[in-house]
Order: sequence, then structure tokens, then C-alpha cells
Amino acid sequence: MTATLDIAATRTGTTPAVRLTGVHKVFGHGRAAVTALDGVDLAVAPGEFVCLLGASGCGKTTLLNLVAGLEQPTAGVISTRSARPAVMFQEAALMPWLTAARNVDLALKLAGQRRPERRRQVAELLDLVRLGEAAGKRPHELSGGMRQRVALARALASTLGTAAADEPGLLLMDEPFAALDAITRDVLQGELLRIWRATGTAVLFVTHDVREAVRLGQRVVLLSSRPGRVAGEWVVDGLHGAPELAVVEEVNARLREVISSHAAA
Ligand SMILES: Nc1ncnc2c1ncn2[C@@H]1O[C@H](COP(=O)(O)OP(=O)(O)OP(=O)(O)O)[C@@H](O)[C@H]1O
Repeated sequence: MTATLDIAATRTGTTPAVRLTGVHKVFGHGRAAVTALDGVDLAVAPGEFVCLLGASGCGKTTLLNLVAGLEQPTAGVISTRSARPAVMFQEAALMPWLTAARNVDLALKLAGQRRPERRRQVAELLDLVRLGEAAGKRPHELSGGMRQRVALARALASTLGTAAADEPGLLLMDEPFAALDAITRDVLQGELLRIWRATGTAVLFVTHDVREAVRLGQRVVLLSSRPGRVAGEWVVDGLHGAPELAVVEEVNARLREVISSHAAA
């Protein structure tokens, strides 16, 4: 979708935080081959918050894994400005034997930070996610929401200490709040927006929840299923109240269309 590329380019006049051009991904071979993504073009501007929305199995995680460098595209090009995109998943996956502070410290260490700076950075990152008081607790002593806060601090830590450290980074989030209860999810969505504004990082956020996508994103990109293609795009920046609800309705309607056309195929 050239429209997507143009939006990202004209917003900043600079290189996008990530750009996918004609990206295909096929798993397996022959009759067993599954085309997960089929010619996806997408760009996220530096500092932009983009939500990638789609039904289960449409290729959202595959796309994120490709951007993270965990998988290679079958065809097409992916370029990222940030040397180390940070990744956050549905499960916090913290080291259970390390405290919250040591989990964040480990990410800083792996990012090449020296010990004297790390102490200050750990404290700053835990403060940023409002967990300063819980620095000495181990994951089993924390609630699900608190564990995700640590995971967020760790993800942000992993973007520090690179050649591009002074540039705003890229945070890839794969349904990070899906396993949380509704109240905690609501709180963490607000926290994420605060942290995004404070850090200026670009965010590519995967969700299957239309309301979450419209609340969080400046732009919502809808993927169709099997194969995953960009099937719609909405600029939703700064919508509140009735306009926000109207867009939720519109995106829901398009999502239903995409799902039913796939079911009929
Ligand atoms: N490693 C793999 N090997 C084979 N097929 C795969 C692999 N990973 C993903 N797929 C297939 O690619 C398609 C897209 O999967 P993906 O996990 O990216 O979807 P998703 O939109 O993230 O789904 P969900 O919302 O359920 O997590 C699916 O048909 C899936 O079965």
C-alpha cells in the first residue's frame, strides 16, 4: 500500500522506523505450504504508534517476527532504522530467579551497557513503569500486570546501548495485554501511552481487539487472513468520544467483511 508508505514519509520527512516492501512469507513446501503474508507494504514513521489488527491466524505475529529478525521473509524487503527493535509478548517471560531490577539489568547488560550506568538506568526504567518500589521482588511475587510492566521496562532497556541509542527506537508488541483482566489492561494501556509519549519510540502493536487498536494507535492497519494482506487503514490519532466509537464501528464492520469473505472462499 503506497498510501501507507506516503503517510509515514510525509509525516516526518525522514526514514521510517520500519518499512516493509512487498513482503511475502510462506511456511513449508509443496502441498503443505502456508502463505502467511502476501505482498505486505507497510511503513511506521519514527515515533509513530501503529496498531496491526486482524483475526486469529492472519499473520500478525509472523509480521512482527519478521520485523524483529526472528524469521526471514520469503520475498520482499524489511528495513529498520533501529539496530535493535525491542519485543514484548503476551507472556512476560521473565527470568524467575532474578528480581525485577535484575531482569531489567540483564537486558541492559546484553545491550552492552556498563555497570555504573546500568544502576541508574534500571532505577529510571522501573520508575518509568511505576515499579520503583518492587525492584527487589521476584516474578512470582508480582501480579500479572506488574510482570508486564517489568517486561516493558526490559523491552525499553534492550533498545539502549546501541549505536542508535540517541535515536528513538522501535518497540514491537504482540498482544502484550491480552492475558490481563479488563481493569489491569485498561490501566496498562494508559501507562503505555504515557511511556510512548515520554520516550518518543515508534510502536508496532499487534492486537485482535478493535477498541484497543483505536484507543492506542495513531493509525490502525487491518490485515486480511490467509494470505495476510493489508485490507484497510485508518488514521485514528486524537479521536475521543463519539468519533472514536464511530471509527470502532467502521473498523469492526470491515473486519467482519474480511472474515466472512475469507470464510466464503
Ligand atoms: N512456524 C510456522 N510454521 C508453519 N506455519 C506457520 C508458522 N507460523 C505461523 N504459521 C501459519 O501462518 C499463519 C499466520 O500465523 P500467525 O501466528 O502469524 O497469525 P496471527 O494473526 O498472529 O494469529 P493469532 O492472532 O491467533 O496469534 C497461520 O496460518 C499459521 O498457522
